[in-house]
Amino acid sequence: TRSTRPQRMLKAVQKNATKGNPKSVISAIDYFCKHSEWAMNVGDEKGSILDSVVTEVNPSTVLELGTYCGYSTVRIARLLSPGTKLITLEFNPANAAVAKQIIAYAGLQDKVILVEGSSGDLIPQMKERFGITTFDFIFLDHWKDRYLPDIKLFEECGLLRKGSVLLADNVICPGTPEYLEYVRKSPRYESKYFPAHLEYTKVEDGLEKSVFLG
Ligand SMILES: COCc1ccccc1-c1cc(O)c2[nH]cnc(=O)c2c1
Ligand SMILES: [Mg+2]
Repeated sequence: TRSTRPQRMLKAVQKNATKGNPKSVISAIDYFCKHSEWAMNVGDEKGSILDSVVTEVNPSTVLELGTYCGYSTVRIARLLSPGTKLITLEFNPANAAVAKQIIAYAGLQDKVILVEGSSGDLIPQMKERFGITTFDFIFLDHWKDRYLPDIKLFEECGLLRKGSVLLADNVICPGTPEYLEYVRKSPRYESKYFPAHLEYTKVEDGLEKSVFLG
């Protein structure tokens, strides 16, 4: 049967990237998306902003919502201090299977805990399953309608501390208006918008960085 786009992306990584070299994996995926098939990775323009925020925060505890094929997982994991792991949640088993192989091809499997399931179910399990007290950095890149309920879940589960940084993709396209209103109006967050474009296109999009004030 016909392969899927994530499977074709994995093939492109195995063909064009160097095993154990995260930078070459990132480049191979970006090349595939620019010249073969568009795919919903955060991409190189927004990815550079993601890199700068991760580097600034230098987190010890990291959560990613929405693994997809592992592109942003690789971008984040390559920047983490030795011994630091990131937890990434993916709802779609087929995507998770591809992501696992792309993360391993980059040589970052020891820095990543990939969990299959829905964020709504898994967020309340973070403390008991992974011994997390609070997250230093959270990247929201899953389903736009889950951004607001999930940030409220983080608060209710006591997973945020003074200074926790949340970075949200796609706040313009596809758009998360209710989430934006919440973080920009709430006195408990200091929010900042980083303008960019929808991955591999000229369509406006951007990242919203929100710091929890406690
Ligand atoms: C399936 O829609 C793909 C699409 C189509 C048009 C515009 C934007 C998107 C898009 C872009 C992204 O970075 C995304 N990131 C995470 N979860 C998404 O659903 C998502 C969707
Ligand atoms: Mg996205």
